[in-house]
Amino acid sequence: MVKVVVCGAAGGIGQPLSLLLKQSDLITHLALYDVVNAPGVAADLSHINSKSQVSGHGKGDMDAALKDAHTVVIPAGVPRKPGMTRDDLFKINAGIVRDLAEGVAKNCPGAFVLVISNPVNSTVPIVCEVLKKHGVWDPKKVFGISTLDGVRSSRFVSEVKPSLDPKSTRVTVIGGHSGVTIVPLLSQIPGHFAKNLSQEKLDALTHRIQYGGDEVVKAKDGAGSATLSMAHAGARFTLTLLEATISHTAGLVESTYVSLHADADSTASFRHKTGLDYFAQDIEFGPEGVHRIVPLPDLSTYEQTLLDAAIPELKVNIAKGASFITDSA
Ligand SMILES: NC(=O)C1=CN([C@@H]2O[C@H](COP(=O)(O)OP(=O)(O)OC[C@H]3O[C@@H](n4cnc5c(N)ncnc54)[C@H](O)[C@@H]3O)[C@@H](O)[C@H]2O)C=CC1
Ligand SMILES: O=C([O-])CC(=O)C(=O)O
Repeated sequence: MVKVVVCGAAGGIGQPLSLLLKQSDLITHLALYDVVNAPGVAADLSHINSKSQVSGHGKGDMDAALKDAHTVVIPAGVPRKPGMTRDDLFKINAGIVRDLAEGVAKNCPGAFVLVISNPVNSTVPIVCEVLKKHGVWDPKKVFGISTLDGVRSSRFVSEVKPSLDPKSTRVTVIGGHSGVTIVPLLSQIPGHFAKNLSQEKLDALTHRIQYGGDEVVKAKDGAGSATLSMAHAGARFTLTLLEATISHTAGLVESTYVSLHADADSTASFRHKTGLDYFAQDIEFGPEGVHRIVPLPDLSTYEQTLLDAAIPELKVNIAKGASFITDSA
């Protein structure tokens, strides 16, 4: 049985994400959990003629939803309104994510946990600290989904240079998932893409990638943040993980925000140099989750400056998430 659980399944991301996951034959049981409307969304999706059985779980039914899950995807929580930062969501979302992680520790301690809820830079350390507290943490199995940064990068790069196909132009995005912590490695795009841009164009493109989320928040004007593009990104990430862990497809790579202890040896000097325990970087998937963290390529001087600016904010975000659990122990 391959049971995938979506927590927050009736929300703006949860519904289209669940729809995309319903298309996959790798999933045999799709469990939808939300504090509102989950049974209705589940009944609707359950009529689609694909392989998976669908179950809906409302408030008070979290344990049954999570029981024996292979993978748990978490888009539960509140989204931003104009004028807010992702960190402003911490107050509400930290507790929601903590409680779901407690549920994972109790009901499916070996599951892969994929965190979408913001602020991702802090919510991933929250999940890890909860699992650590219960003695069931495997750093190779907890991921912050920062895939949307790469999805946007591919699209925005193709708008600057239309001969680049947005589907096949992969952009590695390192750092974290908010503002200055989002560091796109445009120098890695073949054909000297970045070198051929003026500094002004490079600045504008980098800024657009770092603040792509704000573009959507502003356009939705109080009605939330990215949901459809996020569902696309979340489904892509989840299905890639399933390809690696169930079908054992080798060599699959995505940028994602993980504990650097997922590959402690290869990241030792980076951790020592930066003082960071969590970081978004390309990882190669394996049956165990993180097979390896791909070493950072040589950064351009510009990218090194962006990374230097990201590190202090990342440190604050990580400490805030981790201490939310450790200080209350
Ligand atoms: N990682 C990323 O790149 C992105 C992350 N996000 C984040 O995803 C989160 C969700 O965004 P939307 O779907 O737009 O919000 P939404 O408000 O439309 O949906 C959230 C859902 O979570 C549910 N929920 C709340 N508390 C819950 C709990 N304790 N257990 C289970 N479900 C619960 C709500 O009932 C609601 O259905 C936000 O924190 C947002 O900032 C959004 C876009 C991109
Ligand atoms: O901007 C937001 O609040 C939602 C998000 O993380 C994104 O769209 O990248």
